[in-house]
Amino acid sequence: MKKYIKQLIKLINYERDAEIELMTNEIKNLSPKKRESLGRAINKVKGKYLGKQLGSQIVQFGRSEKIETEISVGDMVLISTGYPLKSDLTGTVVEKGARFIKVAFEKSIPKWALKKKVRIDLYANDVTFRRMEDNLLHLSTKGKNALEYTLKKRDPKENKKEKYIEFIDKSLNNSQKNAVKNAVNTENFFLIHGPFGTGKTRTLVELIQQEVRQNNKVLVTAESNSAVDNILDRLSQNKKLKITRLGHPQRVSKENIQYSLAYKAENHQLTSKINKNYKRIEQISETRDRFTKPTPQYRRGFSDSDILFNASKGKGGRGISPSKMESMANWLLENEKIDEIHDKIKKLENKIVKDIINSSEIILSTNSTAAIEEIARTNFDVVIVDEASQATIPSILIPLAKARRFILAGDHKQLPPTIISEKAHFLEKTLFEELIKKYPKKSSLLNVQYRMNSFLMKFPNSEFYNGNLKSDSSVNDINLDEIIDLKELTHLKENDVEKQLHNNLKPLLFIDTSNLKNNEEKHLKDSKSIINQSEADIATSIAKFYLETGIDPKDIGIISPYSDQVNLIKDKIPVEVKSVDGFQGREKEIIIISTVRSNENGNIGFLKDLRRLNVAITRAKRKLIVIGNKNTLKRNSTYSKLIKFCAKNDLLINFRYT
Ligand SMILES: Nc1ncnc2c1ncn2[C@@H]1O[C@H](COP(=O)(O)OP(=O)(O)OP(=O)(O)O)[C@@H](O)[C@H]1O
Repeated sequence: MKKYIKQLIKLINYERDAEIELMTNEIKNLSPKKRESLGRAINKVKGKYLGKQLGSQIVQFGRSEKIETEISVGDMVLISTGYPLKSDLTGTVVEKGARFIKVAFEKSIPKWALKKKVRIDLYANDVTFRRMEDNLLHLSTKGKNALEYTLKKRDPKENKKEKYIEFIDKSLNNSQKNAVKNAVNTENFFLIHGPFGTGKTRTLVELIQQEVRQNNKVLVTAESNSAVDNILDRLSQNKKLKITRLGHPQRVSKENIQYSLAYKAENHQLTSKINKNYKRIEQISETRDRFTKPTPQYRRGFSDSDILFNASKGKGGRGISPSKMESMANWLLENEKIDEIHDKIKKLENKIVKDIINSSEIILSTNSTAAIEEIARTNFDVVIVDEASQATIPSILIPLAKARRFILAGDHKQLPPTIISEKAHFLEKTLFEELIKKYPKKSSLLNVQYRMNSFLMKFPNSEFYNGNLKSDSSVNDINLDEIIDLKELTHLKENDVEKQLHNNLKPLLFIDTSNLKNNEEKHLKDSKSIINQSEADIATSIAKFYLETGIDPKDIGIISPYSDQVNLIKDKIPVEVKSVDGFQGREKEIIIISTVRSNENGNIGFLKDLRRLNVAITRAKRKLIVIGNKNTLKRNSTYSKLIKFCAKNDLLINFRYT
């Protein structure tokens, strides 16, 4: 166990180094313009100080040119003029508009940041790594237990007796109810396996409330802030619950700010007392500053007690006059009063935090923030973790170290956490996956999906979920007719590709590009990523067709596993274009996938990770279009099955330019 923990610490250090190296190299090697086009920098903005908000200083950076960026609310950014790596001014993004971005700072803001030509860069965050390492170094018995289950060094005991549960959300389906029942009754841990669109969040919201009914204090976490807010959005509909959301108030969504610890603290009854004390400090400071501050230059080696002693005797010394000595002593006495008030303030602040945490039934935070001092000594009866299949073991151990019982929700058939370092790939293994493989009986599958047309579910269901999923009647037959302007289609002929793009009997289409002459994969200079121009053109023209038929751009998504291909398509069409990771946990009415790979030897690179395929093909609700070179992809058995499935159902289009 000790060895295992040591190994984990080594791996997080590799990953931290890799993340920082990647960022520094990019800043060094790419022009500011290029980095902006990748969405990781914003150039030539002007800063304007807006004032204080929840303890942070807010600056708005803006310009007349539109800002299009991947940098989003909650991200840490580096502010600079000229060369970013020389600056150490970092802040957190609070708000994003079309032509501005607001950033919150913890420390005072230098004048240069409020001028023109400021540059903002997305920044790697070191705090998370430090928290993981610290937690591992001092792992609690509870955390060790979780690891022992994972390593099969300890077996979970069977449950004793069943608790009676009256469901709050009456419309939960049976598999959801089952999951809640099993989770509430577990003495140690339970796993909720929730594939795409199966109501994981809804199930967790019921579970959390049931735990509260059992008088349990609940810690709820997820890897991302958006998942935490998603749960909070739904939990907060029950006004009786006492909820506190931890985390930097700037990272909490606006609607949920009232639940944040910082907001609650600011509005706590004792806060007025603190403010009075600060006023008192101001007054005393004024008095104090009328006296001489005993700086090294004035005190000439005398200690504080020497100064006080000499002054009490009316003496000077070492060339200091008696009156100067007395003035320094007065300064010290006044300053002591200030220190005492500061101590008082600290105690009051601690009392406020303790008060808020103790009176909360539910504490919500990200895995990383669960490490903060404010809940270090809180006793939780249970911890519930969402997105558990996207958290590394060092990360999930932060919340798991806080309660004996734990419930994890996730889907190990979708993408694991992203790890950059070649040497740290082991971190992709998640606790959720290890446990569900070792203790399948300690898991429940949510088996009804509410996202997609039942035909679209067929292939992923049989390939990744042993055919155990069903689709709910509300989505069984959903199709494009409800969102498309049918008038725009009347001129189309039966054999037109466009006709197929609408055909409701064909929710899935595979567009084969193997017969296209110029269809080839290519590396851009100095890039490991790949592009495929023909596929980019096809994806763009399909998206254009849908836009012309009146479909809202928000309802269309283009996915490509390769970042250069994403960038190539992004500039051409006003719909969301992202990598597979960028779409995990999300959905669109129509999804177009560009698989990119096109080569003779069947090399499909990281498409081989079938979890990537699963995520990509399960985002669409009504129509899914996969563009790819059949001959390259079919060398892989699963892709080959997908192509055969399409061929069998007459969904394969052999694409040629007309
Ligand atoms: N029992 C149910 N009855 C009706 N609709 C449901 C039920 N459970 C979930 N849904 C609907 O299914 C959709 C997905 O639910 P939810 O957001 O809870 O799922 P999720 O599993 O967290 O999603 P994801 O796939 O992104 O992880 C929502 O629109 C939700 O209202």
